[in-house]
Amino acid sequence: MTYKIAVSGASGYAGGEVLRLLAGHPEVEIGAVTAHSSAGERLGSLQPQLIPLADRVLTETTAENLAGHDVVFLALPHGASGEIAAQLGEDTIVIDAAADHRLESASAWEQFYGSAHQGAWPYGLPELPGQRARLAGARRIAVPGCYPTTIMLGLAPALGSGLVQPDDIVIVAATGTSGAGKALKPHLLSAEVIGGMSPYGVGGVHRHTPEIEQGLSTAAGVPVQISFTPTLAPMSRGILATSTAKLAPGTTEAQLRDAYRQQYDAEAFVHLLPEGQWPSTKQVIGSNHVTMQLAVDAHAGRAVIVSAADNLTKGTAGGAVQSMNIALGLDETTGLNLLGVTP
Ligand SMILES: NC(=O)C1=CN([C@@H]2O[C@H](COP(=O)(O)OP(=O)(O)OC[C@H]3O[C@@H](n4cnc5c(N)ncnc54)[C@H](OP(=O)(O)O)[C@@H]3O)[C@@H](O)[C@H]2O)C=CC1
Ligand SMILES: CC(=O)N[C@@H](CCC(=O)OP(=O)(O)O)C(=O)O
Repeated sequence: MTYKIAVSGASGYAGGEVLRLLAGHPEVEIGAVTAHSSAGERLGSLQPQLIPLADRVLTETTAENLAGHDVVFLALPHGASGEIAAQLGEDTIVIDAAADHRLESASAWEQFYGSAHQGAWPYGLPELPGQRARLAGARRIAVPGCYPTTIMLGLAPALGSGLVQPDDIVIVAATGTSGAGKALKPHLLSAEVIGGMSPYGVGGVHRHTPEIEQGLSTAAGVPVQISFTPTLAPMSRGILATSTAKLAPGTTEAQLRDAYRQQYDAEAFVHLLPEGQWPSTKQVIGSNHVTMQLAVDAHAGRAVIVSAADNLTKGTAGGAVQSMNIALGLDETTGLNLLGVTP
């Protein structure tokens, strides 16, 4: 069977990446490609890498244009995404890359997003304990944020096994600038970004904080509290997250490694690297893979976990396609058999 897919936000970074992956997916046919200010333009003029789709014309993002598809991917700013999602029928699977339906807590949503909570959908991170079963047959899927994907996968086994303490976790992560989307922003001009690194969202205010705590609390079975500091790196794609957590008394590195192997050995896309080998964004760029490595810092009594992912692939579009595959009952890896682009 071939599934008919619509992609809204097709002029943006996330929508473009969804289309790049779907162009190589054997079970789908691409239907409507929709946008906002660029409706009416050729897709190829905005996404020149999408060569086989270059002559498609972008249409307005309306419920009418998105009707009649088996699956609709939404890659729009949050708010706009929730609005159009509410108009789509249950006959269509909706996979939303925006944040609108990620958080279960209405108060956390209101605090970090400042608008009315729309409710939570099944969360598209199958490698987190319990999530894969919720995605099978799902009609609505909330795609995780790119930092949450990279960070939660890095910390979940340590927390789930009780080998680190849930209330002393510090995360510093660097991201490429595509994480901020295509719209012009002064702090992302090349003169500001090239040749330097800078923090942003400092002091526990980044909106991914409650999302990371939500997923990790489920993994740990107890409330998890984090301190998260994002930084901007002079690269277009990629996230490198360094997470450290206070070790539970007596924890050894061998025990930690066992916990990671147990959770990830059977996973196609999540990898604890061989000892001595460390993650780098270049290993994963353009792929749906997440790589990680850990060490015990005996001096500080902390576990140190470094994880890497491509914010646009596993961090958005690849994770979204993986979740679609699960929802449709396809092999989870279909269309995602891509390795990192390096050097
Ligand atoms: N970039 C990333 O790494 C990640 C992004 N996401 C999420 O994915 C979504 C898209 O992000 P990204 O692709 O980076 O953003 P971009 O700014 O690159 O693209 C935004 C897209 O949304 C369209 N759009 C803008 N405003 C509206 C509106 N009011 N109504 C309908 N469509 C609109 C734009 O159309 P046009 O250009 O025609 O105006 C464009 O196609 C966001 O919710 C983002 O948070 C999630 C994880 C990671
Ligand atoms: C560089 C940069 O600005 N990155 C974005 C990451 C966006 C993302 O993952 O997406 P959601 O907005 O869908 O949660 C940020 O920090 O907000």
